[in-house]
Amino acid sequence: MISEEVMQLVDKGEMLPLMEEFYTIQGEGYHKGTAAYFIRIGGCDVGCHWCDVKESWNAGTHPPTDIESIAINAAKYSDTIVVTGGEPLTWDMGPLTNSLKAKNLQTHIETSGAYPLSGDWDWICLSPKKNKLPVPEIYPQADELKVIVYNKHDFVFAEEQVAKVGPNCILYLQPEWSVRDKMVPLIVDFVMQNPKWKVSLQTHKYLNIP
Ligand SMILES: C[S@@+](CC[C@H](N)C(=O)[O-])C[C@H]1O[C@@H](n2cnc3c(N)ncnc32)[C@H](O)[C@@H]1O
Ligand SMILES: Nc1nc2[nH]cc(C(=O)O)c2c(=O)[nH]1
Ligand code: SF4
Ligand SMILES: [Mg+2]
Repeated sequence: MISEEVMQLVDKGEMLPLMEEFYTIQGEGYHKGTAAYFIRIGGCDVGCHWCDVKESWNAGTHPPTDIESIAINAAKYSDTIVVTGGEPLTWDMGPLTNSLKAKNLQTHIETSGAYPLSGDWDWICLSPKKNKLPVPEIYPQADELKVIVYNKHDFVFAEEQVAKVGPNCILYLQPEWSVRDKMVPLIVDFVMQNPKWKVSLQTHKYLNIP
């Protein structure tokens, strides 16, 4: 049983349901290849059928954890912290990012944008999902747009999404892992025809690292 007091701290973002944390190499998108410490926060109701971390969805299975201790620990490993999930914007990210910034750490987020933006971010990776679209005000804040390609319609979806981001946003198409052999050739053709897009691969899965 989680006490009323802990629930209130989670509501305020002073405690967060921590699923796991690990020091690794950012595998995806603009910062791929860069060492970073990952903080994976539980809780997501977006429901992507191909999600590669479904164990994250139920916040109740991940212990509410004090954000200051998360930040103190993260600072031991890296200057660059990637907050992911689950859907981190389920929660108020203000206290966690304030604590990370107070330690001079770079704050990056991986988000579907399904909930309003909270927190102070140096890099926002927006990965929109058809079943729960991003809130409109998040699009101009995105530093990179990373659309997952599971089928051909996702190219249409990707072009719809690009109309909403800012002019400097970097555009990525990333194959859904289970269909990568089928979709990679289509992504390669699409990017050559539409060179404003770039290819992103989940390079950590090829490297067999977390
Ligand atoms: C697990 S999600 C967590 C953050 C947030 N909920 C989101 O979806 O952006 C982290 C990143 O992995 C991507 N992703 C999840 N499952 C994937 C899969 N099976 N293949 C390729 N990318 C995937 C997501 O689109 C997102 O960019
Ligand atoms: N190495 C590595 N890079 C990643 N980039 C985004 C990830 C995520 O799950 O959010 C991820 C991840 O889980 N591992
Ligand atoms: S939004 Fe992210 S964490 Fe949630 S189901 Fe989709 S990929 Fe998984
Ligand atoms: Mg991942």
